[in-house]
This record gives sequence, structure tokens and C-alpha cells, in this order.
Amino acid sequence: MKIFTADQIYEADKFTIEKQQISSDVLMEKAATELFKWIHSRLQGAEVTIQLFCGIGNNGGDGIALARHLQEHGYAIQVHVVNYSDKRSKDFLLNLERLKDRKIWPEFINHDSGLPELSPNDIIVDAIFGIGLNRPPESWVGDLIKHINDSRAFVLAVDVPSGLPSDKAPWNKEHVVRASYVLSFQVPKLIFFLPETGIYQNQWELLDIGLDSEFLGKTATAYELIGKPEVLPMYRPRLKFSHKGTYGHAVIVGGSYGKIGAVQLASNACLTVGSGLVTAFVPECGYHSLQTAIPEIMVLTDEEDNTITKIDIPFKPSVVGIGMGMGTEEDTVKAFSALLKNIETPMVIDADGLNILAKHPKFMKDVPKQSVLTPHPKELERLIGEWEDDFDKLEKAKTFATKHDCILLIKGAHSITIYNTIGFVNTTGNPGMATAGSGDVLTGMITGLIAQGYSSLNAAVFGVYLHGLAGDMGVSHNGYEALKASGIIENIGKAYMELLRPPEIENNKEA
Ligand SMILES: NC(=O)C1=CN([C@@H]2O[C@H](COP(=O)(O)OP(=O)(O)OC[C@H]3O[C@@H](n4cnc5c(N)ncnc54)[C@H](OP(=O)(O)O)[C@@H]3O)[C@@H](O)[C@H]2O)[C@@H](O)CC1
Ligand SMILES: Nc1ncnc2c1ncn2[C@@H]1O[C@H](COP(=O)(O)OP(=O)(O)O)[C@@H](O)[C@H]1O
Ligand SMILES: [K+]
Repeated sequence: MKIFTADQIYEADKFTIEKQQISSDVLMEKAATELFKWIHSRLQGAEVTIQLFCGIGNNGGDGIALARHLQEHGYAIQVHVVNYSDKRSKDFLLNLERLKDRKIWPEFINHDSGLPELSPNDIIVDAIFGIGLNRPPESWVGDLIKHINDSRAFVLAVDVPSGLPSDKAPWNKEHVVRASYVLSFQVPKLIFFLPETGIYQNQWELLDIGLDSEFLGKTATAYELIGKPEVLPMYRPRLKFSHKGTYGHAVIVGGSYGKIGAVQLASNACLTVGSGLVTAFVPECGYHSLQTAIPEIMVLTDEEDNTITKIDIPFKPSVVGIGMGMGTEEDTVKAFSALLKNIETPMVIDADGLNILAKHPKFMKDVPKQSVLTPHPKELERLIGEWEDDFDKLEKAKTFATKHDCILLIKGAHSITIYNTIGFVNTTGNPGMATAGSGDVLTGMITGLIAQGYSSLNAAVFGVYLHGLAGDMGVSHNGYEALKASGIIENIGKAYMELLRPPEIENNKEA
């Protein structure tokens, strides 16, 4: 599913109005109707006070129109207009008139008004600012937002939490609504998925307001949300007359004394995701434990006991996954650099592989094209330098990925795979995966997918989705805390099954 910018949403709005020959308030009415239906289906007329805070733009207009629907269905409402500007939108004014026609007089909140009384038992509708926010809210509006946050009431935000700009980090973290739930119109917004801005909403859901599907379909976007419909076509089925050679020979290089487990996890994940053959390359000290832990893999060892000093692979691997638990000793750096110079197949580079690249930027020119780099935020910072905010981070990541013709996978709650100018935002995974070794598992999985013939980009996007899905299945019975990296591997098979499960057939009413 595409992620549109605010400007693109305004264009979609305009296009829809022209094509369908409707007036703009029709879209606002549709938005308000969908908001109302959502609320009504849950509240069923409950006797709760709904406090609506409406700005003076179209986001506020949505709130005012919603208030009318709520009142018509007997809900106890209190409408507040947050009067932050004289430039009221046409459709806001239209809906304000409609409300007044029904003898509902909102309370106007200005810079010198006191703060309204709020109870934790109220439901608050936040329609102060939408995607039109383009400068810091004035301090009295910020104080009102803080008052809403302090109320401990359930806060339902319309379109986006107020105070959150769509293309930069908030100016003041206290002046952003912390929404219990966001009902957002038609398309997901990038702010929902970034660590700095995603924290302002617990949950979000899309409401279809009928923006033109032709426009949405043909418009190219810089970000795409990756769910089952996007990854399913990437799946490469196992062929009946295939053999292990069909699915490639992956090599996993890494480990050092005390960190052989990282290679074990990556190799096991590589095999479990379906690589035909897997060879691990580790320092001598890892030999016995690896051979014992995973009988299905082959093991090559360095001449040195405790670290990697020379990487000899006596065959042409399909792909090499490297870096987990490897350390950054001088000899290891030399071995890594020599491998980069000799290798032609794409690589998946993680952990200390990335740390070495960050310390020796000139090595980047030897990294095979179409390699996948899998940094967590700290490793990313070492690689691309500091950033101002998450948006700046993504731009810098795109510049880096384009310059080096690589796929840059930024790991996190919503991992984002960057290739050229596009970012693919993952939707699976959970906080249980914030546990030692889960990144090693991901590296192994992506390596195993490339070995089987997935393109590097598809391996990254598909791999991160499957990894998150396996994590989700891993916590479904045991909870977040007990998930271990090996638990993610144990659920890779189930994740495949879940991905390939046909959609439930709806009950035939006549049957
Ligand atoms: N297609 C869709 O998705 C549909 C979307 N709809 C809804 O429209 C919403 C967008 O509405 P919107 O464009 O009127 O902007 P909104 O966020 O209400 O802000 C109002 C104005 O405030 C101003 N302003 C900005 N920052 C400010 C500040 N700090 N302090 C003071 N003023 C500030 C700025 O105007 P400016 O002063 O810059 O000219 C801005 O225009 C969207 O989120 C959704 O809820 C639906 O109605 C139907 C279809
Ligand atoms: N809160 C979270 N929600 C979803 N996925 C997460 C979360 N925290 C971590 N992960 C995933 O777990 C993995 C952690 O990788 P990394 O930090 O490299 O771990 P390690 O170095 O221990 O292997 C990444 O794939 C990341 O996306
Ligand atoms: K809002």
C-alpha cells in the first residue's frame, strides 16, 4: 500500500473533486460519516461525554461535522473550537453553520481562555490540526494539547494527532496529542511508522473516504507499506523436480571467541528459510559447537582459534552473509577487505561487517553491487553520520544506498528497506523481538533467500516481513518477554504457512 505525502493527498482531493464533479464539503461529509460510523458501532449510544476539540481548518471541519452526527444520534457532546487563526476554511464555516442551525453553540477557546474541564471518563475527539500543520502551534494551543494529554481520557485523533507535522519531527514533544487511536483518511501516513513520530499513536486505522482510485493507483510514492498483498507475489515456490542445488549454497561468515552463537543463529535461520546448502565460516573455536548444534550445515574454520584472520572459501558461494559476532580486530578487518576484493556474489552485511565499513569508508567501493546492509540505528549512524530527525535520516540513507548501489535495511519496530529513492516500510514484528540475536536471524534469513534465487531487494523486503511474522507467531502463545531469537527461527515454517494460507472463504449465506 502506498504512503502518500500531505501534498499528494491534497492533489488526490483536488483530482477527486474535479473528476466526480462534487463540492469539497462532500468529502468532508463522507469523512465525518465514516468517523461517526466507527464511533457509533463501538459506543452503541453509551452515556459518555464526548468532548470535541476542533480547529478552524478542514481537520476542525471534520470534527464539527462529526459533532452534528453525534448529536443527531443522541450522544452527549461538548464542542470546543480552538480559535488559533482568523483564516477559517470554507467547509469549516459551512459545517459550523449547520451545527448552529441545530442550536449547538460551540465554546470558542482563544489565547486568553481558561482550560476546559476534562474527566478521564470522557472521550476526546482531537480535530485541532490535520495534515495542514506547517509551523509550531502557539504556546496556548500547545498548553491545551498538554491538558488533553494529561486528562487520561481516551483520545481519538482525526486523521493525524494534532501537533505532529507530516514531514519533520515535532517542534515541541509536549505539544503533540498522544492519541489512543487515530482514524486516518484513506492512506497511511509515514509519521505512523517512524520512531520519533510513531510514539504519538497507540493504534491507527484507515477510513475510506472515496478518494479517486485512479489517482491513487497512478501516483508514484517515495514509501510503500509492505503487507501480505505486497510480499505474496515475491514468494518463489519450491519446484517438484528441484534438488538442493536448485536452492543455492549460502555461506555465513562471522563469530569470535564467546560469540559463535551469532553464527549458529544466522546459519540455522538461513537453512530454515530454505537455502539448499549452508556453510558456516568461523574461527577454529566454533567448530565443535556448530557441528553439534546444527548437523545439517557444513563448517569451515579459520587458522586462528579465536578470531577470523583469513577467509578462504574453496567454492563459489551463491551469496555470503557476514559480520555477526565477528569483531573488528585488525586481522579480521584485513580478511574482510580481502574477501570484498575477491567476491562477485552479493553479500548480506551485518553488525561488525558494518562497523568495519563505517571505519573504512573506502571499502565501500569493493562491496558487490546489490548487496544488502542491515544496520540497526546505531550502526546506521556510524555508516551515514548523524541526522537531524527521522526524515533527514531516511534522506541520508537514500543518498547512501543510491551512491553505493546497495539495499539499506534500517532495522527497528517498522524496519524500512531503502533502495534507490524508495523506502519499503515493514508491518510485521513486535517488541518481543527486541532480544539478543534477532538481527542475526534476520541476516541468515535474507542470505538464505538470496541463495534460493530471490533478488537482493525482494530477499530484504520479503525476509524482513517473514522474520517479523515469525516473531509474531512466536509471541502468540508465550508473550513478548519469553521470545528468544531461536524462537523466531522455530516459527519460520509457521510464518510461511501463514503467508501462503488462502484468505478465509466468506460463509455463503444461502448454504
Ligand atoms: N483528502 C483528504 O484526506 C481529506 C482531508 N480532510 C481533512 O482536511 C485536513 C487538512 O485540512 P487543512 O488543509 O485545512 O489543514 P488543517 O490541518 O486543518 O490546518 C488548518 C490550517 O491551519 C493553518 N496552520 C498550520 N499550522 C498552524 C499553526 N501552527 N498555527 C496556526 N495555524 C496553523 C494552516 O493554514 P495557513 O495559516 O498556513 O494558511 C492550515 O491550513 C486533513 O487532515 C483532514 O482532516 C477532510 O476534510 C476531507 C478530505
Ligand atoms: N520493537 C520492535 N518491534 C519489531 N521488531 C523489532 C523490535 N525491536 C527489534 N526488532 C527487530 O529485531 C531485530 C533486532 O536486530 P539487532 O538490533 O541487530 O539485534 P542483534 O544485534 O541482537 O541480533 C531487527 O530485525 C528489528 O527490526
Ligand atoms: K487531528
